[in-house]
Amino acid sequence: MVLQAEEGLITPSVRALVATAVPAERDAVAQAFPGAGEAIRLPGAPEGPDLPGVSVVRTAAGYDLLAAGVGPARAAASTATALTAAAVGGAPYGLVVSVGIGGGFQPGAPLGSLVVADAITVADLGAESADGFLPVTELGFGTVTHRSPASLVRAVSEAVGARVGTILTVSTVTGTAARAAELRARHPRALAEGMEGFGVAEAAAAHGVPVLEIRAVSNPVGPRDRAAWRIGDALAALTEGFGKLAPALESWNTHDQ
Ligand SMILES: O=C(O)c1cccc(C(=O)CC[C@H]2O[C@@H](n3cnc4c(=O)[nH]cnc43)[C@H](O)[C@@H]2O)c1
Repeated sequence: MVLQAEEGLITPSVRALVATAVPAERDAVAQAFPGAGEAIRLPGAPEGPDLPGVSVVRTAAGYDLLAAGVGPARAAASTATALTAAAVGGAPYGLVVSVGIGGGFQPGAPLGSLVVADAITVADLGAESADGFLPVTELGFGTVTHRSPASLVRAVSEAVGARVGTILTVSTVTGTAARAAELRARHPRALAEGMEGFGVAEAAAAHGVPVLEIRAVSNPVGPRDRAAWRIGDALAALTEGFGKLAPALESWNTHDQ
């Protein structure tokens, strides 16, 4: 089965794939749109209820919502599968949006606030050395940062009232003040961290599709403190933000990039 554009839907000017990590985040985004979404299974997906990346939920507004899984590798695999299915089906996506809750660097990104990335940077892909961390680019490989179209970042951040900065992707959630300080020193523009953005961006780049990352801050980046999590507030911020974001996406002109 391939992903095809459906008749009878309101088609946004940009056909967007919205990739969250978990179903709770996907459902928070879906609540911004009227009506129930239609679940469409991706080709080759293994059997099983609610496995990450097996299906997209197509909203009545025409956005495809994918619970892609936790972590950069699973998120990249799921996003690439959805992008390929859509391209083979003759209705390729024009934009990928990585969305989820995340840690916020304080005081720049308070709990419950939204952050839009102008740079999506992987923080821990590289090598250790006696002189400190070496990003993979200094080893002669790949990339560590994907950038989003400036016009899109501007339009979306203004529409939803989000702060703009670097969002880091990590494979290990920061849990100490020392690690938070190290990340802040290496990435002074970082406002938030999550675990999927860079993976989603790598998949989008492989398909030549622009990418955007949005995080709602559920916890501070720093010493581990489960009592400080505000997941409900962050999910509510995603719903509210997406309600305002859809018109900005629809008016975004790819020629402004
Ligand atoms: O057990 C912990 O200490 C802990 C702290 C924060 C988050 C977690 C998770 O397992 C959630 C991972 C999930 O949520 C995103 N997320 C949320 N907060 C953060 C964070 O501070 N740093 C990185 N990722 C975060 C992440 O994108 C995952 O999808 C556990």
